[in-house]
Amino acid sequence: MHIGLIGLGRMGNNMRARLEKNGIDVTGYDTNPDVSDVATVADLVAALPAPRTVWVMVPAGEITDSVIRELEPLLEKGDLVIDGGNSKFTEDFKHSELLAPRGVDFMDVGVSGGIWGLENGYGLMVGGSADQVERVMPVFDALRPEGPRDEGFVHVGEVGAGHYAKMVHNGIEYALMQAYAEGYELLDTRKDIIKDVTGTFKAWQRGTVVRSWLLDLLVRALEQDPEFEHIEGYVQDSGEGRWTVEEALNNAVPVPTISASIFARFVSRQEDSPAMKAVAALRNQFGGHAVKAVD
Ligand SMILES: NC(=O)c1ccc[n+]([C@@H]2O[C@H](COP(=O)([O-])OP(=O)(O)OC[C@H]3O[C@@H](n4cnc5c(N)ncnc54)[C@H](O)[C@@H]3O)[C@@H](O)[C@H]2O)c1
Ligand SMILES: O=C(O)[C@H](O)[C@@H](O)[C@H](O)[C@H](O)COP(=O)(O)O
Repeated sequence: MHIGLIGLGRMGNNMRARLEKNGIDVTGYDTNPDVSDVATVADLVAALPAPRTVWVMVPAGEITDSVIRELEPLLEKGDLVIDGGNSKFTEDFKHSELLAPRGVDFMDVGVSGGIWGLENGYGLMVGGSADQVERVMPVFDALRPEGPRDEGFVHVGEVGAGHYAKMVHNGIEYALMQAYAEGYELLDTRKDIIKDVTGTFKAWQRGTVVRSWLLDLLVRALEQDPEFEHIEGYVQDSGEGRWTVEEALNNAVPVPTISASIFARFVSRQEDSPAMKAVAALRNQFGGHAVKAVD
């Protein structure tokens, strides 16, 4: 099988390598000519056998949207566009409708595994028609981890379902990371009792209830920088956590832990908290309680 891949960054470049290693031919396009196989999107489309499969792996939002809009007039009936980026699931309905009049199919794939996917394989959550899923199964098999297919791949439902599943996956990811991080701070705060913080997490890697890949990665990070001296406590987010909470609100589903973890990231970006200034001021107003003055 031969597919096109647009976006050869941290994800796409490794995915190309894993696909090629597993027998899938890939023509890649990236705006960065150093990594691109062809000069334009049109060249990429021209290089592919019909029916064409083009996997888009660029930053979610405007860039993904512009790439799919650029592809639309170049493709033909029977071709397939796959969005493998972390797009909001509502974008999928829009893109599917954009391509449908030309008879071009659309599929959304939530991809997990980050920069480790080349080695470990990628967890895949797919939204789209059963016919197209079957047609591109060799691509999914090449990307997913070795082992039983249903432990690294799922056809979740129709268009949108793959990215919906990835959104929830990432909401869970936020909350799990936050729980490990809060545990880290508590252990680190009582170094008078806990003589080996890294060693404690390391020991949890086998046998315990809380062992996981995120725990393994935390141990790896602690071994590189035991006190996190070289990293600021400033955490970005690319949208998935917000969308998870948005969905929860729209459907009256309680997600207190996931919500707390996204708000913790917002707090991490504040030098000082306007809200806590207001709380301190109010305590002072009603009870005469002392405030800490700005130097
Ligand atoms: N990094 C991760 O851990 C991870 C994991 C799963 C999914 N994702 C998702 O995968 C997508 C790609 O992520 P990444 O980490 O590889 O990003 P990246 O920033 O490392 O790479 C993006 C690539 O897209 C290229 N690009 C930008 N605009 C383009 C355009 N108009 N046409 C062609 N190429 C263009 C860039 O030059 C770059 O090489 C994103 O949607 C991201 O959310 C990332
Ligand atoms: O499953 C994965 O491989 C990760 O979830 C991956 O998709 C990525 O690292 C997120 O984009 C980070 O998301 P935030 O920027 O929102 O933390």
